[in-house]
Amino acid sequence: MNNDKQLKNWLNNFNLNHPLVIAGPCSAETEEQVLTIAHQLKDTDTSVMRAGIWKPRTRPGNFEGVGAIGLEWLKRAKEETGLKIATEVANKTHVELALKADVDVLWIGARSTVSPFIVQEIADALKGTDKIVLVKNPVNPDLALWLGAVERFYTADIKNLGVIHRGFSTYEKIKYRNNPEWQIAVDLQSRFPDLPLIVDPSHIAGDRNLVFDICQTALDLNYDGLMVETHHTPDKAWSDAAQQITPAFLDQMTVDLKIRNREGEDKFNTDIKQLRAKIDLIDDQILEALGKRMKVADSIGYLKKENNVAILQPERWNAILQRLIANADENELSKEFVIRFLKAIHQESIQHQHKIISQ
Ligand SMILES: O=C(O)C(=O)C[C@]1(C(=O)O)C=C[C@@H](O)C=C1
Repeated sequence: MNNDKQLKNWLNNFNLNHPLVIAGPCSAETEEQVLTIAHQLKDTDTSVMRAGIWKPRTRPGNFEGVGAIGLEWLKRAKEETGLKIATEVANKTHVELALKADVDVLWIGARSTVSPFIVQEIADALKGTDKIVLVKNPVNPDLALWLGAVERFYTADIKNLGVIHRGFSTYEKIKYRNNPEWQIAVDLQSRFPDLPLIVDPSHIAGDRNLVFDICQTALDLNYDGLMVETHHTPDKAWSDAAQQITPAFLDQMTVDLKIRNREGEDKFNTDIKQLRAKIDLIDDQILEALGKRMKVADSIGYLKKENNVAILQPERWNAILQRLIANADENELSKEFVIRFLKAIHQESIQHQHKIISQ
């Protein structure tokens, strides 16, 4: 699969002067809930209403979706509001039912994208469809696996394709439910600039208070759309209550978000904003990594205290310096810079350990 301007056709056909907005509840719960939300979304920037019908959860025993009856409710929502409708499909049967219900947009969930077997089954069932198919990133941070799934759909002659960035699972405690790892989506965008890229801030965040900032970062990085979980009474939602926002909040959000022009009158300003947004992301990653390194140095500090060992370990320090100086070239960095940078880190590490030892 190669990049091709045509990949954007389906998105251009929406004829929007703002990013595509897909919104709706995490799960369809009742007919009344689906219709209430649909009517509240009708007068926002939303073009497509989403709702999960089949909801395999991390652990069994929770609400697992209403099943096929939910498709009838979505159909009614479409008839009454004119919104297009979207749902997740995770196997051949889901695809058959969704196509029968004339669902406009089908998305592949992160837990399906990880499995080439299931992706192939879904692609075969969708073969040749003119429906829009959006592929969420796999749960693990693996760009090849994500692109591999997109290629399976492309090869099955599905040309209205796009991707959804919903973040990546992590065992570490971070402020997000799923680590965004923006760099992966940026890499995907560099390889396929015309493949529509949509952010799912709700699953990245896991917390409605973080949704706005994630949307803004995505727009700064040139994303084409937002897929936001939206519920008329979010706290009472049957699934993912903490991350859903109301349609009114979404409406205000789309007013407050700064939309960056892809090719504004001032190309320089557009380009520099995007590059600076990338630098901000990388700076965040550097700082986060340095914080992690200091935590490890702290653990060594406690170990040294217990065993009455000196803080400064010249042999180890020299080994670190030599190893990384040898890698300077490969990373297109000057040796001088690498030495200065490492010295500053080492000094901070020693200060941390000094504090610990003298407690
Ligand atoms: O390896 C150690 O003993 C450490 O305490 C870590 C560390 C470092 O930050 O890399 C800090 C101080 C020592 O001089 C050597 C290395």
